[in-house]
Amino acid sequence: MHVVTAEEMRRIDFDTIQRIGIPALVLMENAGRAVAEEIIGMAPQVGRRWLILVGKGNNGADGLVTARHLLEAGVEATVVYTVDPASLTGDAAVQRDIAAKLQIQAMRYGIDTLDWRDYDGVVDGLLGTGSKGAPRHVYAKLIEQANASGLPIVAIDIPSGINADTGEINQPCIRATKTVALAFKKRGLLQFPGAECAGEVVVRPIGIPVGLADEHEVTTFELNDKALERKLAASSALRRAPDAHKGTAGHVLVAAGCRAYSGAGLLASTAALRGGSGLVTWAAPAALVPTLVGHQPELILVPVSDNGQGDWDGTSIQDLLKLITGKQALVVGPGMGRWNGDTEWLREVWESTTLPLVIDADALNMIADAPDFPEWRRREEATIMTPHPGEMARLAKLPTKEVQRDRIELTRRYAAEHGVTLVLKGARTVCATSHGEVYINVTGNAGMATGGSGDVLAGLIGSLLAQGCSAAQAAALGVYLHGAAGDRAAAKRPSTRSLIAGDIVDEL
Ligand SMILES: NC(=O)C1=CN([C@@H]2O[C@H](COP(=O)(O)OP(=O)(O)OC[C@H]3O[C@@H](n4cnc5c(N)ncnc54)[C@H](O)[C@@H]3O)[C@@H](O)[C@H]2O)[C@H](O)CC1
Ligand SMILES: [K+]
Repeated sequence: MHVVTAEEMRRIDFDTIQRIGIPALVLMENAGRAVAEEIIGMAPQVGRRWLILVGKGNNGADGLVTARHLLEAGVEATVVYTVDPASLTGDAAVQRDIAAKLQIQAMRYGIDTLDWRDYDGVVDGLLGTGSKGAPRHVYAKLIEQANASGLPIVAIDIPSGINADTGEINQPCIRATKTVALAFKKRGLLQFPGAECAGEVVVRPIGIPVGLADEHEVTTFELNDKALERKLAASSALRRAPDAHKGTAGHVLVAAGCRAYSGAGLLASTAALRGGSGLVTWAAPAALVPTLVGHQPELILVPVSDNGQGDWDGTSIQDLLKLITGKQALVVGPGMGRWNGDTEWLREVWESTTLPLVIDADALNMIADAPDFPEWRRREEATIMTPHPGEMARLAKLPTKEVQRDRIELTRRYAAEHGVTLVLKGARTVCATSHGEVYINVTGNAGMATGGSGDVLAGLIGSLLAQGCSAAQAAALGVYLHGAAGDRAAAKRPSTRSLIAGDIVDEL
């Protein structure tokens, strides 16, 4: 489940070839056979006439190996060279010579006539992890024609045109039906917009002894990024350590909601119940409480003295801090609104409690407005911040599109700098721990971009903290379960558009 950058992949390849001694041609043979096997599985539905687009590097060489294995399986394979085959070097030249000896049908793009109607499917062996910037001339034209052909495209390693590390798209970019990721998923396959060009992503081993070298691989290569898939979410790495239970089912305190946004508090608190906490106390401005009674009888509703308007403005912080006794986690922010002095108010909460803390929504904006946030006490206790891209832009003082450009590195940097666990929401939510581990979520759908969805996540994460999860476990598991619940809710509807946050709570 590790997710790697192009550079990490090159280091692993190099170590496998140079230190362990598995020749590159062996890895390449395994790569090409794996891609061929995926295509052979598709051939009955798609058809048996495949066009293999071959670039000048090892991605293209993989394509030549794929062609050979397809032909052995009785699938027609025709090679299209983007460059003069004579110019190929190294392992690509070796594969070229083998293909020539086997008289594999080959043509030169731009010189021979290529009629896409003669084929059922396309293999993208143009650009892999060696790609830099936008596909140039011949590659660009070939990518545009392949996309326009309407034929299913199987991309080798990554769709040509995406940035393997950030998921940025350099137009034109192959829109793949399926991407066969070699050995590990590349980061760009898990971050939009690259993720939407990848189609179905399958990881195929190519002979790199990952399993055997697990300890070695993590230590030597400092591989810190993992895809949050079912296997990982269910694994011991994210299951609560048995002794963490301490026999408590956990009691969460939620400080949330104001007259304008009382629903946010209800969603966050109810999600905390659904997340498995035994008890959930929702602290809300006093004037609001009478209107909230009975909505969710399982909740403990506690008024915090306010200005009589049902807002947090003028509430007594002592009232809130008194409630902390006997709780195992505190969620602050959903639907709280803003008021004069709110940043100082939050700093006092942040510094005076040692409870595991979830900071969401308006509480994040309070931090974004704090002139001296780096001077706040560096909390050793679990502290999880859950911004959406807009809130992250304010926190990091960057334009939102800059936040989205390289979500993984930005999240990792901010988390390490401030000693917090950071959850950057959005398609493929990124969780980074304060010591540099990153989890990229693969559950969830566009229907979850709906009011209150973030409140549900904050309550759920608080609930997991209260039940003994570490910050990393609570953030990663919370994000995974939140998205999985959203997927279950979406599956029950004709379209994701009608999804509302309460549906996610119901599916938890
Ligand atoms: N041992 C290994 O490393 C293995 C690698 N595998 C496959 O190899 C590719 C990576 O191959 P590499 O030769 O490094 O580069 P590419 O084939 O991805 O790049 C092609 C080539 O094209 C030129 N180029 C780069 N950017 C552009 C651009 N924007 N437009 C046009 N041309 C461009 C540049 O000269 C490159 O050299 C990896 O993805 C795997 O598919 C094996 O699978 C396993 C062993
Ligand atoms: K490719």
